[in-house]
Amino acid sequence: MANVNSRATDTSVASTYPRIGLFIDGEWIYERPSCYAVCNPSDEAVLGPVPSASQEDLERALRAAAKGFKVWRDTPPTERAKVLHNAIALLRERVDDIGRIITLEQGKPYTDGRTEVDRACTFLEWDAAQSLRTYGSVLPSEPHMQRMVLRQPIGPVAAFTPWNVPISSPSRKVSAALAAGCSVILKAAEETPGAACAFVQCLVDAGLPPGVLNLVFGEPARISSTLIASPVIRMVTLTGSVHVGKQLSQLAGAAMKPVLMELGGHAPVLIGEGVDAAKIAQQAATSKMRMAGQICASPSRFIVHRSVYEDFVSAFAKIARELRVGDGFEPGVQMGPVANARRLAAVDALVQDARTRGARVVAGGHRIGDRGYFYAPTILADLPVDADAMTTEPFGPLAMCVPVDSLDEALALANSLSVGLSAYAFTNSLHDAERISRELECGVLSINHLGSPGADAPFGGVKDSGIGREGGAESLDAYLVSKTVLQKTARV
Ligand SMILES: NC(=O)C1=CN([C@@H]2O[C@H](COP(=O)(O)OP(=O)(O)OC[C@H]3O[C@@H](n4cnc5c(N)ncnc54)[C@H](O)[C@@H]3O)[C@@H](O)[C@H]2O)C=CC1
Ligand SMILES: O=Cc1ccc(S(=O)(=O)O)cc1
Repeated sequence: MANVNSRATDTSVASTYPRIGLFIDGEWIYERPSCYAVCNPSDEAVLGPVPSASQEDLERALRAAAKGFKVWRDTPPTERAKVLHNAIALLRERVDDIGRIITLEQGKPYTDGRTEVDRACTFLEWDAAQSLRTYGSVLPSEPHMQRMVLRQPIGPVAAFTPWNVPISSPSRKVSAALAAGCSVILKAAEETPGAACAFVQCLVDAGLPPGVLNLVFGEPARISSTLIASPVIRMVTLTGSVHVGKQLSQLAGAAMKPVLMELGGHAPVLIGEGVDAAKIAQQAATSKMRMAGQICASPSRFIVHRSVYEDFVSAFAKIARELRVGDGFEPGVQMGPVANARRLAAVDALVQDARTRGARVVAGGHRIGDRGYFYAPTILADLPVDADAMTTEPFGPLAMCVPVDSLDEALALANSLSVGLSAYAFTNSLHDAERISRELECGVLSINHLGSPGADAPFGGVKDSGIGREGGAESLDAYLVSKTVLQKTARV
């Protein structure tokens, strides 16, 4: 059975937590009258205060970003790329410390925290290379006329990042913005500020000029409304919930600013007939419970052909029950806590709703212990399709299994929600794989595995899951604008 293991953590790893500051115009600011507390989700201990930005701080950050933009847009792309490469070297050098900060404030196993730092580096690496390829074009023209399209940085960016991936998401956005020549005001999650501070420090130590990257924390709604309304900000990007994504998109629309929104999902996993159900169950348990299910690409709705359904459900449940749950610093722990009491309550509410509607709870279904936000890896089977857990992104260690009799039925159920981010399918039929690729409404589809794209492929959603793409050949597109220049070359 899943259990919270003893708290015999390695104290040499889980040592002190850094001081959290705002970073504005090249200066760290630690003292502010209003502060938040950062908590360790594994034991609910307070790690330290987070200063909350005042209106004057936000105004200063805006002035700094405007000034920083002028400096950075005129910095040669090769110099910009060099700064990003320096930052990668520093992140790699500091991976032990940053991984420790991530586990302290977010709860994920220490190895996962370190892996996330590595992922952050891959975005910087990719975008540094892309910064050298922001090619414009020369259009065919008559004599004495030159027609060109220049690709220019859009301007200062307001970037909002979540607590579940506290360094890779800031890296995704900041690396692309900086590579394109933009300055940034980053509002990182108040729940996990330490990783964002460490990331900013690496870029500063790498040689980023003052004002180009600014970091703020505070009241999220006040910060977003102030920044988005300011004429300084020219583009808005968020990774977060659909609800907040719609709010920020409305603010941006009112101010005529483009958005890049990477929002929630509720990923379907279509499992066809004739597959090895036990083998897929093993992959499913590992992938589902990674980061305690708190990731937008997490496989959630297992839509399984009836012929392999019982084999799949029983294997999945058995593996889930055996997972080691506990403090992320404890060796061998496979799953940490959920992020906060809010998530614990939300996950439990989905389970209780499913229970009352007749679902089978084949693994978990309860909190573990009374200190720390641990929830048992939970597998629900035979839910009605309108159960809350089938329609609301669980963002927790919770998987739903339902049987179907045909691919038609599977596709209809998979496409029945307003979100469409990641999706997965297991099939030995080329015909079905082709149809699924064509008909499944999603931004990313993985067939016969549960992996997600890295820096070199576009990531993002359809429908309510977002607008635009991060990564891939188009990774800088959202941060660039085309300027058409029509130039007569005859003397005037
Ligand atoms: N796509 C993703 O990576 C994420 C998705 N979510 C989704 O959001 C749901 C709720 O998450 P919670 O943390 O409980 O709540 P939440 O949606 O209130 O907060 C999530 C984050 O958004 C920020 N935020 C909230 N309101 C904002 C505003 N008006 N302007 C700017 N930033 C704002 C907060 O600072 C926080 O870091 C989850 O169940 C999950 O479905 C949450 C985090 C990440
Ligand atoms: O949970 C959503 C999520 C997770 C990771 C990333 S990133 O690719 O590391 O930026 C984005 C969104």
